[in-house]
Amino acid sequence: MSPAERFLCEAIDLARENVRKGGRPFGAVLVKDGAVIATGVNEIHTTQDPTTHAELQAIRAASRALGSPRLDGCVIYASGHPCPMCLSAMHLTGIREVTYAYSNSDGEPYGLSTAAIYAELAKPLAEQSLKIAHVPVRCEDGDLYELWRDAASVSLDGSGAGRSA
Ligand SMILES: Nc1ccnc(=O)[nH]1
Repeated sequence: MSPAERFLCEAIDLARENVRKGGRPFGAVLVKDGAVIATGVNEIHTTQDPTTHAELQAIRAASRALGSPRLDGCVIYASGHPCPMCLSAMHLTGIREVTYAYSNSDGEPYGLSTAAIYAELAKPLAEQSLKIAHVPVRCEDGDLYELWRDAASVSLDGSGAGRSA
């Protein structure tokens, strides 16, 4: 069994255990330099928080463990195809690689596919079902982003390092 297959089996084992505990069948393992540094399972059934997907929970745990919101060089092994929310979180943290075992097609008959969201996001914004409006209001007390830039300038090197979105 390849290292990737081993980590995927670990993610699937976590997902299986989560199902036994009343949760959804999703697990994730986060690996850095060949070692597992964090794991996660889908916790929506206990948290009532719709963002507690397995991959996000692993990212949260890894960020806590490393004391940083940057997870460059880390790889995620997920039991199921990551949803767009989790994929975005990977982009935000610098994770450049994810491998999954169960596809959206595998999940479709069970209501476990996020393919519909991917299809929606592939459309131009104006054609998506979620209404997104830009109202460029500027309130009093100065510009919000200038406030941030000026606050950033008090950091030691003035680079604003680590403050990217
Ligand atoms: N890939 C996933 C889809 C849905 N929920 C999860 O936790 N993970």
